[in-house]
Amino acid sequence: MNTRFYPQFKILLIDDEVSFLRSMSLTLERQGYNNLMTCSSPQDVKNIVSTEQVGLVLLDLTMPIISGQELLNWFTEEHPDITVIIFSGLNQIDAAVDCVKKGAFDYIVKTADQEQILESIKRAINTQELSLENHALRTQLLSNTAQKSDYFSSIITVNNQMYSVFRYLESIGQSNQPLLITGESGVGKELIAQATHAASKRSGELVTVNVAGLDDNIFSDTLFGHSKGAFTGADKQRSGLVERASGGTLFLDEIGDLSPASQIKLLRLLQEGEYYPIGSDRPKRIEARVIVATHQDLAERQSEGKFRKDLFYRLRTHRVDIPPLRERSEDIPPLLNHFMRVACEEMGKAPLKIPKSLPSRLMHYPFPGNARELRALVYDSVSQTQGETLATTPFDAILENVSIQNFGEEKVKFSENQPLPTLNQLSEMLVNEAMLRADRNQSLASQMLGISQPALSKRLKNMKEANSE
Ligand SMILES: Nc1ncnc2c1ncn2[C@@H]1O[C@H](COP(=O)(O)OP(=O)(O)OP(=O)(O)O)[C@@H](O)[C@H]1O
Repeated sequence: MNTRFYPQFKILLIDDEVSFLRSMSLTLERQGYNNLMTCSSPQDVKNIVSTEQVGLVLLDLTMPIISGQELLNWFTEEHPDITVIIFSGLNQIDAAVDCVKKGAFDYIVKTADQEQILESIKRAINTQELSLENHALRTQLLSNTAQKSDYFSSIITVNNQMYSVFRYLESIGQSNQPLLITGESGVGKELIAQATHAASKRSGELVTVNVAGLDDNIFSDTLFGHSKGAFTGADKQRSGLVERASGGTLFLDEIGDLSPASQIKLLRLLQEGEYYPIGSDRPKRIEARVIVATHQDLAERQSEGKFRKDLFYRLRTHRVDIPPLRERSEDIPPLLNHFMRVACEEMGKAPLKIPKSLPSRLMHYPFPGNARELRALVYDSVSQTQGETLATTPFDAILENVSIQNFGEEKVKFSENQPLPTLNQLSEMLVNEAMLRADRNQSLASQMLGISQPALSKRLKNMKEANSE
């Protein structure tokens, strides 16, 4: 079995008291922190830091030869990117204030209760993770490489905004923080989740759960599992999908529809990193990265009181919004080609020719169902095609109404201070605009105008005659 180390960086425990190092290591390991290193000779610290990727230091204040104070000074000057928590046997306010002023993250008395100690360590790990991610993000964005890496090769796009999304996702790929993916239905959120899982380089599985419509009991049972006898019919213990995703990614789709009771459980899972299988009073630790997606506006759901504010804020740390296809219409031709090839392969046909005017015609269609709608249309037309060229019947059916639809949605406004154009003038303006958009292709322009091609040709002739008079 693969052992996954958590956190990604080393936690270095420094104390001359070996018994304290041992008991602290045990406590941390029990909490799931297994990327640990101990050091009982302060003179070795500099050597360790130069060879290991240390992110958090738990430092004893009173030690012989080199004091904790001295080491703290060295860390803040030489390694300000490493988070340091001071441990001390003495509860001295002055010393605590002094250490925090010098840059320590926290000052903890060794005899403090365990919960307080663990809480501080958890906060420090969180802060360190975010600062590492910010650093990676900055480097990635500044490198400004517009290509997409192999992780995103299944996502067809030529759009710059999508490339920025990939760069962002790659930089936070190995983060343990949750990721929120938003965007209209069919824009490719699930594909993005799959690519992000690949970019995380986690060896575990990507486990997908659609949480829409799951009542709270089913949600808990599906995710957390149950112990034997937890409820009628639970005749044996069953682990949940959180466990199955260990070392990998748990992808919760349609998170905007999660029931209020399940929202509380998800928040606890993300905040505490723990969950209880149904019927068990022994918490388990989540060892998966969580990705959630929704086509809903979570900010709006939150302001309507349908989505918990604390959960919303917890999920927002890392987020990407995938633009709808109509806002990146340059992606329509390559997607058309891609879906045609995949469909042909699946249906055992040789790749088909795409009619020349089809891509540009489709670029005028708003695609309310986004890439999923385009995919379905292409599959439909590939299955209808008899010859070598892709049949356009399924496309013609949706494109027929394009001009009428757009006209109905957008309000045409005229300035109040100017006289209205006459119907003849308006129709002339429309014809000119359609010919411009269609690159003077009459059959395309006639479709935009909702008239036949001979009717358009006649109008154009009349307009020419009228204008030459
Ligand atoms: N850029 C793309 N490249 C290739 N295929 C894509 C792309 N975008 C979407 N698809 C395909 O379109 C279909 C819908 O994508 P997906 O299921 O990822 O959308 P979604 O945003 O998760 O939708 P929903 O909100 O309804 O769950 C899938 O078959 C997917 O493979």
